[in-house]
Amino acid sequence: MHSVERVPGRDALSGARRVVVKIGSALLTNDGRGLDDDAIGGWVDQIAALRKAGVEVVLVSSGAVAAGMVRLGWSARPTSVHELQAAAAVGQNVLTETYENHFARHDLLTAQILLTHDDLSNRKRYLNARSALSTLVGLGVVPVVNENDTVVTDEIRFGDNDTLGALVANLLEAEVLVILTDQEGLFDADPRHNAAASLISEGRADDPSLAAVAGGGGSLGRGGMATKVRAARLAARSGAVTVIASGRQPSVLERLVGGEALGTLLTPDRAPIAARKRWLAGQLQVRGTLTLDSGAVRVLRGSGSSLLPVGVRKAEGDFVRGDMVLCVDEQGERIAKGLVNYGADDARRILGQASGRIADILGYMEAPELIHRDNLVVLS
Ligand SMILES: Nc1ncnc2c1ncn2[C@@H]1O[C@H](COP(=O)(O)OP(=O)(O)O)[C@@H](O)[C@H]1O
Ligand SMILES: N[C@@H](CCC(=O)OP(=O)(O)O)C(=O)O
Repeated sequence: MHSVERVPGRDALSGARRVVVKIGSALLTNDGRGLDDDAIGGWVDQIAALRKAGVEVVLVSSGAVAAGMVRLGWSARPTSVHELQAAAAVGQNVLTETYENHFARHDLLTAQILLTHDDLSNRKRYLNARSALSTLVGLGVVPVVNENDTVVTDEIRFGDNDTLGALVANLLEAEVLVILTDQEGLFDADPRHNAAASLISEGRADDPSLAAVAGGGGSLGRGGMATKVRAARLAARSGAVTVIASGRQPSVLERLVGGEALGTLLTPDRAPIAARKRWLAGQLQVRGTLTLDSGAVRVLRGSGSSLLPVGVRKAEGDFVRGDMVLCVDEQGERIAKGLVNYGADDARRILGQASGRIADILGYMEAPELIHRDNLVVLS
């Protein structure tokens, strides 16, 4: 019997297995005077406590441009793209070093991951980023993610790290995205300009009225609340809840995971598995077709298993690893769609074979399955 998943609420925080924490520029920098080392040490202590409690944490940290400006002796934020990229390149080193030193106090390793839009929209790179990040967290390493500012151009920029945080939450199927900023959460008006503004403690991520109250950011940060609300909507696609909270609240992360109602909670309208499958089914172009034998059709439909090469008769199309392919039965009826682990040529070479033979045939093995069940949607 399939269990019915509940749509998550604040309880997702106390039961979380994997959490993405985003720390914004507004918090990380001392009024633009470089990184706030003490504050960073405090968040690292909290993340280390979560790791000790068995929660996997991926950090998305801004601050490269601000740190680079200080190291280069620049007092004003440059306006030219090349200078911003130069500042980010210098500052990213400072950022990495700062995190590494603080995590070392807890005997934790960090890894620097710089991502661009292409890395998450190109299917092959998406799967590669996903397996590298999952491997790192599985090894107990805390990945520190930022946008690869030095190589991005305006058209493909995330710009704000809120969006990047949400996409990382989708990528890793984190249950929770915590966005730490310089305000207690989302208010019904920008509290910097309206002293009477009050905190919204809970809402639905897709509620259009939230976008209306969320304004732009301060001079250091970029997106303001508007990008945070949008990030919550993106995170909800894979069923994650988002909390927007103040990074200045003492022990904010531990208190949130402990169940305390801090900040603004924005909830998805679907449970994680249903949300992810809907997202997979909806967004991708189909690049090829796999014809399954009757045994494979039965296990896909019956038990939601992964698709192994042994149950595939034919592979048509010119797809690469990470592309979406359609699975049909021998009569051509549509059975499932999913992200394929092998490109068309290699897939054709392993059809009908036991997974244990993949390495012998191809000289490498990416995965034992042709499509992993997490990346597969059975069509009804
Ligand atoms: N409705 C709102 N509630 C809270 N803050 C808001 C709202 N609208 C706009 N803001 C502004 O968003 C800022 C936080 O965003 P930003 O400066 O981009 O920070 P970060 O660098 O952490 O992403 C707040 O300082 C606040 O002035
Ligand atoms: N990638 C940039 C950060 C972008 C940024 O400031 O984002 P945000 O913290 O969301 O306002 C940097 O490291 O300077």
